[in-house]
Amino acid sequence: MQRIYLTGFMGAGKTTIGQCLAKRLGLSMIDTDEYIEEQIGKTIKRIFAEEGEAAFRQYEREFLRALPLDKIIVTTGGGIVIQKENRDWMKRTGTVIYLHCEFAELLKRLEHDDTRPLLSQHHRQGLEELWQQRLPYYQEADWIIDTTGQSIEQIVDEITKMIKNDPPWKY
Ligand SMILES: Nc1ncnc2c1ncn2[C@@H]1O[C@H](COP(=O)(O)OP(=O)(O)OP(=O)(O)O)[C@@H](O)[C@H]1O
Ligand SMILES: O=C(O)C1=C[C@@H](O)[C@@H](O)[C@H](O)C1
Ligand SMILES: [Mg+2]
Repeated sequence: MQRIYLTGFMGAGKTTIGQCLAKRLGLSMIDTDEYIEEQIGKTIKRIFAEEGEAAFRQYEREFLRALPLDKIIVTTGGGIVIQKENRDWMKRTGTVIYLHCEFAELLKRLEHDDTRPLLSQHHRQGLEELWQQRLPYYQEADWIIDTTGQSIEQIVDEITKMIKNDPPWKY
């Protein structure tokens, strides 16, 4: 399979960048968070509240493997990398691009968000610890893009160039 997976912490821009990239390259895009919400028929917020985080992680593992289509852009949930099976699966089935962003800027981007349960569960320090803990997992990616201080347009340009120079598939 020849997918492009976008990974990164909450607010890294995976969903936003993935949508622009898909349009630019004429590819389909699937967001794992949205796919889980559709399949289960509940928002992520409700899944966390009613079934707990462990149930959500189980869905994440299951649906990552069940995604339809091969040559697609897959934008992932911020915590998909915490399960080793998911990191291995993504590497085996595509190219993994990590969208890095400094923590202070992530917080600014998410200031007014109330859809991400982990944001309300953690204070600043706890969230920063979570970000630190996950960094080594994100850094296992094939490509790393630093999005700090970059506009969405600039990031999409950079990734498009990388893909055109070294396509994960033969055009
Ligand atoms: N480079 C950027 N510059 C400014 N704002 C950005 C940038 N990237 C993303 N944002 C903004 O940050 C917010 C979160 O972006 P987005 O939903 O794409 O993040 P995500 O990585 O998909 O997060 P999650 O893991 O929670 O799904 C959005 O309001 C988006 O417009
Ligand atoms: O960072 C995380 O663990 C999460 C990020 C979101 O994309 C959602 O997958 C959910 O809110 C959990
Ligand atoms: Mg997202």
